[in-house]
Amino acid sequence: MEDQQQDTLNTNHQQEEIKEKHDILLNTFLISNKKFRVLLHHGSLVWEKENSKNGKTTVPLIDILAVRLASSSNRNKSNNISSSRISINPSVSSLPTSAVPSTSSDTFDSSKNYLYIYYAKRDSNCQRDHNRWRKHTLKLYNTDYRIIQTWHNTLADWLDQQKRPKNILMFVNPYGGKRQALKIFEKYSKPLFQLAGVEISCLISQRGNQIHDILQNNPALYQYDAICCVGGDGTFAEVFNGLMQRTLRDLSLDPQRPTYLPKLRIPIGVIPAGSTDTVAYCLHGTTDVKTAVIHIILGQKRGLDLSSVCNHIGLIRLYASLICYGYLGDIALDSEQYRWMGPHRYDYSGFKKFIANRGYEIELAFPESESTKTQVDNLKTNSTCNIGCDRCLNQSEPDKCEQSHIIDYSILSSNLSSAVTPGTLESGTKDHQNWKTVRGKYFMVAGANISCASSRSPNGLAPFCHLGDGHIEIIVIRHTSMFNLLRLLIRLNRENPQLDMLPFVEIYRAKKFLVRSNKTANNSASSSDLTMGGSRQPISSSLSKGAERTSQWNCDGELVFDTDVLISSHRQLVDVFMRGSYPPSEEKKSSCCGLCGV
Ligand SMILES: Nc1ncnc2c1ncn2[C@@H]1O[C@H](COP(=O)(O)OP(=O)(O)OP(=O)(O)O)[C@@H](O)[C@H]1O
Repeated sequence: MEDQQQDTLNTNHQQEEIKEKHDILLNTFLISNKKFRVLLHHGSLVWEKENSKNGKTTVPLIDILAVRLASSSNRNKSNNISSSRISINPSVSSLPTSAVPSTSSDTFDSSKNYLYIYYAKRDSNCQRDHNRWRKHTLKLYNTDYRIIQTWHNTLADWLDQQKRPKNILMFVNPYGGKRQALKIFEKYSKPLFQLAGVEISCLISQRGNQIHDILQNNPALYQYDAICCVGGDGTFAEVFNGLMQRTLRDLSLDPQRPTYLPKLRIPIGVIPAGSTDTVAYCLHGTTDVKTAVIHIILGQKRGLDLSSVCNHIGLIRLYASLICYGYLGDIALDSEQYRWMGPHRYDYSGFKKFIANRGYEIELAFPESESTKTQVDNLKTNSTCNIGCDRCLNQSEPDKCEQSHIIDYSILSSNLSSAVTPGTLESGTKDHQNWKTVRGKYFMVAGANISCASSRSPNGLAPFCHLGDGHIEIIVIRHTSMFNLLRLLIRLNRENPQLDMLPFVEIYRAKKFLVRSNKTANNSASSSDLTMGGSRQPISSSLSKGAERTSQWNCDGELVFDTDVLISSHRQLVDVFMRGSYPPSEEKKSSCCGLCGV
């Protein structure tokens, strides 16, 4: 939070400096053989046709990706596109090391005095995807080379002063999604990073959990400005879980049973290449690859909540999108054997597990004060989490942010069922709050850390869940008639599921909640095997017959068999590169044909 505040202050300060120093840089240039007045003013670049009041274009300097001189590619370091380094660790994988040729729009006319300004702009008029960002090029010509150089130096100096990531450790998961991650990196990500002069050290994972292991042992980790991954939600989860283990160790905190979770020191970027890409969609409002890359290059960050899953022994793992027990947990286990089907494996397993679901006996408890249904109703009026979200950016409560990083294991030893009067949990816990208990036979219980929106379900399972407000939305679906469950299934497959409209669905908000399955004792998997410090359980290696008798937690695509767990949200535990999604505009002015998604 402090870093974010500092970043904002720095950006404001730098924009002020630009205002003072260059208030005003104004010259006439030729753009496509027409005379334009170009102005650098108040942190923005503005150009308009001479003798015309129409057609003025404004680009904030914070959206400039790169600036290059055409006439002397050796005069300035930022001219040299091929200086970008793509270094490969041969012990892990190999990538073609040749520099990627620049795209046609990057081609210089080196005989003339041209200045190329590359900037990012959102395609707000694109009906198909209004959150999509694209690179654009402004090519300025002036006969006086000194003018070109002054503009170049001013913009290049400004870019140099920005706190943007210049040295990134990139993990590529070639296994997830449609197995296109390498192609996505080569074709769409690398050229943009090279254009912006970002150095990338790229590692291709060769097995599950390798990224987690590398992050724990890499001695040069802190030399990087950012860690990025090309993959799905599971790959992102490996990155932040690995980073957390590393941070705990570096701070001499107990990695098995930490009493608090420190904020991760290195920001993370997510380039979508998985099956669902929920996290990328929630950050940017799209799973468009170039948009994700552009936001990494522009370097704007926001704090993202992470939720911890703990048992009585310690911390099992952290998750960023969703944890669920019952129906979606069953699908996670079953669908892994059909990975060859791609995303359709979820439909197939979903149908199987829907028919087989007989309900699971579960008890849930959460602090009453912060978990009323009314709060969820109120939250709806506060709307969804978009760009500049007040709820997440609320800077007035930094202490609460820190407080939420504490894990109170003593809550786990409180007896949920026997020594407790129905409806409340004994006030033996350290936070001295009244806890509400819910128990019964459930089709599914889920804890959403974010809205879980995706291109398939643009509003998500928990549309009013925020990225950085330190709350989890608990979705409780009672086991009911087949007819009702069919209604649920239809809604789950809708663009806007609106689960709260169903009478057998309850939604609560809380900072933490406690879960116990009555059949925990029957479960064949030992909880002590599953702590973060010990072996974690990727789905593929944990198919177990015994697990059919109960369900299991699907935690960001990883299985957790322990059902006696405490789940807590930790506010803005990690910074991620993002600006947030834009709500759909009321009026669609454009004539976009919807086919422009390239
Ligand atoms: N080379 C590899 N071989 C096998 N598994 C890998 C490899 N690299 C990473 N993994 C594992 O692949 C799993 C799936 O990756 P990921 O979650 O990114 O894709 P996905 O499941 O298709 O996408 P999503 O989670 O968005 O639905 C992760 O749990 C990760 O640990």
